[in-house]
Amino acid sequence: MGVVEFEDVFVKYETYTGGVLALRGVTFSLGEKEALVLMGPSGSGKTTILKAILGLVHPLHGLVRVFGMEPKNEKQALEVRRRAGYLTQEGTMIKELTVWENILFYARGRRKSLDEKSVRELAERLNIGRVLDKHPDQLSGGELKRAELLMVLSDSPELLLLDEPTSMLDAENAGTVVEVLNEMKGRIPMIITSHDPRLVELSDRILKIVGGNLIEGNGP
Ligand SMILES: Nc1ncnc2c1ncn2[C@@H]1O[C@H](COP(=O)(O)OP(=O)(O)OP(=O)(O)O)[C@@H](O)[C@H]1O
Repeated sequence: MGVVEFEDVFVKYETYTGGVLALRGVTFSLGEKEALVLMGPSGSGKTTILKAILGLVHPLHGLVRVFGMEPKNEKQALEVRRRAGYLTQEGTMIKELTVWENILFYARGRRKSLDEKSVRELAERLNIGRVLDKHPDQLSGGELKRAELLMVLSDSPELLLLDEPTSMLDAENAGTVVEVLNEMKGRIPMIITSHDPRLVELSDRILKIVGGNLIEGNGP
């Protein structure tokens, strides 16, 4: 059984003009130690797959299973969200708190503990040690991206869902992010949406999605 399993999943967003079918029969599974890169044009359904894993959107048809649970059940979705780390494109930090306070708040809210020393070491490695006491809106786009990633990695997630982890980053900082993820590969299953060739190279498998259809590489 995979950590994540999709069976013939359809997801529809309701809109004033009738709705958008964002996933059209998506089937795949993610193995326990697997790193998967999800590629596809803008609007093809990549983020929707991550949201369906977390129970933030629910299938119109088909089955999503994560850690053996079904995120269409709200209680199970909360447990999936607690155990998975999700890096969003837009960021989730609270602007009234510093980056460090956000990291503590995030772990506490998820009833997780964190090893302060190793989080600070990872911050240095990601080249954001000096911004931990700043507020998120005082950071550059690239610093904020790395701070969000640090937060997501800080409380030992059992599954990583990373939406464009190297976008907004210069080559050097993107290189460090790839290095850090490469070290986690094989220990934490991960799904990364990206077209970054270095992340593609890191991955065990690539899934391509076009217009809500997986067109290559489905199945374990
Ligand atoms: N909340 C929403 N309401 C209505 N339509 C939505 C909503 N969220 C996404 N969509 C539509 O669903 C489709 C899939 O969107 P999704 O965000 O999954 O694409 P994506 O592949 O992640 O795109 P990008 O690479 O630009 O982030 C798109 O047509 C998008 O416009």
